[in-house]
Order: sequence, then C-alpha cells, then structure tokens
Amino acid sequence: MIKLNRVYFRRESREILSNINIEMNKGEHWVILGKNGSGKTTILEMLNGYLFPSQGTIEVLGYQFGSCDVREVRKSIGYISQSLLEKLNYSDPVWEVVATGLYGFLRFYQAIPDEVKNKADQMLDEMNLSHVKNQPLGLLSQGERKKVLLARALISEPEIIIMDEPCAGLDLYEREKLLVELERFNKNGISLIYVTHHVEEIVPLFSNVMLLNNGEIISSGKKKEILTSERINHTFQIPVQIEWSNDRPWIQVI
Ligand SMILES: Nc1ncnc2c1ncn2[C@@H]1O[C@H](COP(=O)(O)OP(=O)(O)OP(=O)(O)O)[C@@H](O)[C@H]1O
Repeated sequence: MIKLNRVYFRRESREILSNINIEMNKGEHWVILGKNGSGKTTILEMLNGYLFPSQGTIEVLGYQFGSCDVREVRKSIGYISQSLLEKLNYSDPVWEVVATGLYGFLRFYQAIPDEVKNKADQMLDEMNLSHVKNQPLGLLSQGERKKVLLARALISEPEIIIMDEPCAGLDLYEREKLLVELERFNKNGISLIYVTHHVEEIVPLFSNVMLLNNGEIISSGKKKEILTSERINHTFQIPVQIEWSNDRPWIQVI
C-alpha cells in the first residue's frame, strides 16, 4: 500500500530525514511516534505528495511519486491536520464543511445538490453529530471539530486516512471520544496512519508502530514488539516504563 525506499530529505545542508525504509500493508493501521522535530509531519507531507524526497522513492497505492499525477493519489487519501482545520471557514454550517470533502474543496461557491447534502447528513448522523449539523463550524468544541474533519475525510470513501496529532488540544473526555471514532476504520477497510507524541493514544485498533528520532527510524513493526520501555526511552530520551492495560500502552516517567 505504501513503500518508502531509502528516502532522504535535505534542506539547507540539514538532513531532516535519513534513509527511511518502510512498507505499510493493507489492513494495517500505523502510528508514527517521535519527539518534536523528529520528522513525522515531513513524512506525512511526502505521503500526500506535498514534499518530494531529495533522494529515494515513494510508492502509494501503486503510484510511484515523480511519475504519476499526485492529485489522483490524493483522491484516495483523507488528510486530517490542524492546518486543514485552519483553512476551513468557521462561519460555514457543519454539514457543508463535511460535504466539501466529496469535492476536495475548502468551501462551496455553488449550489449543493440534494444528494450531497443527504450524504453529509448521513455521515454526521453516523458520528452522532446530527444535533450540530446546521451550526457554524466555529461554534463547535475542539473535539467536535476534529470529528467533523473525520466525517469530511470519510465521506469521499478514501483508502487511506492520515491524521497528524488529531488529539492535540483535546481534554481527556474529548480525546477518548475521538479515539472511539477511530474504531470505525476496522469496519470499512480503510488504513490509518496516525502521528502523535502520546503513547496512550495507541488504542487497540493500531497494529504497527514506527519510532522516529532525529529523522531516522529507530524501529518499526508490530506494536507489542516496538512499544517497549527501552525503545520509548531511546526515542524520547527520558527514562520511562510502559505498561499494557486493556490492550493499550500507558507510560510512566521513572
Ligand atoms: N521545508 C523545510 N525547510 C526547512 N526545514 C524544514 C522543512 N520542513 C521541515 N523542516 C524541519 O525539519 C524538522 C522536522 O520537522 P517536522 O515538522 O517533520 O517534525 P515533527 O516530528 O512533525 O515535529 P512536531 O512533533 O513538533 O510537529 C524540523 O526541525 C523542521 O524545522
């Protein structure tokens, strides 16, 4: 599904990514974990074709970047990030924001067909957001806005959804509500790639983890093998203990 082969990214003589090799397969859900500035967002931007490697190759859904139209690939990817939220119009009604996902627009400047409105309503209904569908996006809580972004990504039936720190800024209650919504990915065969700083967000849905430090992969593979105290210690350079409870890792600084 996704293959990065000897990928390097250099800017102003600085190596931001070094020798990234990874293969993510259909049916897997990946977490990319690493400190601030370790290169997580740079990898996501590359997967969306917004950045190109200085060296190496990237293949997404059978398309080889550099010899394909990246806009075609992007149609099959839902990308959820804070910067997308900031580009949307906070005075637009929620259902309209969700409907734009079908077209890849940021907002509508034309009449919206009834079937599109109905599809957006249905999406919001599935995510228990019907009660806010006519409200302006700006009136929603941070957590509800993130769920709207998720509905907006899901409406176009993508094969991959990429989320960059979706729980940033959410309180415990909102975070857990958003994490519950991720479980729906198991039902409709979408693969998830999820960036975070927080081990606790690795809910049972996730199968694989990549640990990144200073632009290099420290380790990657099945989450139970990767999320050990020693490896997390190495990634964040702080002594920690990982404990598993309800198939979810919890971190304690020691
Ligand atoms: N286009 C660019 N030009 C110059 N430097 C860049 C560019 N893109 C990223 N960087 C630098 O590369 C490093 C990695 O950035 P990136 O945003 O990928 O890290 P991150 O792991 O997502 O960080 P955070 O967790 O803080 O969001 C940072 O030091 C950043 O300043």
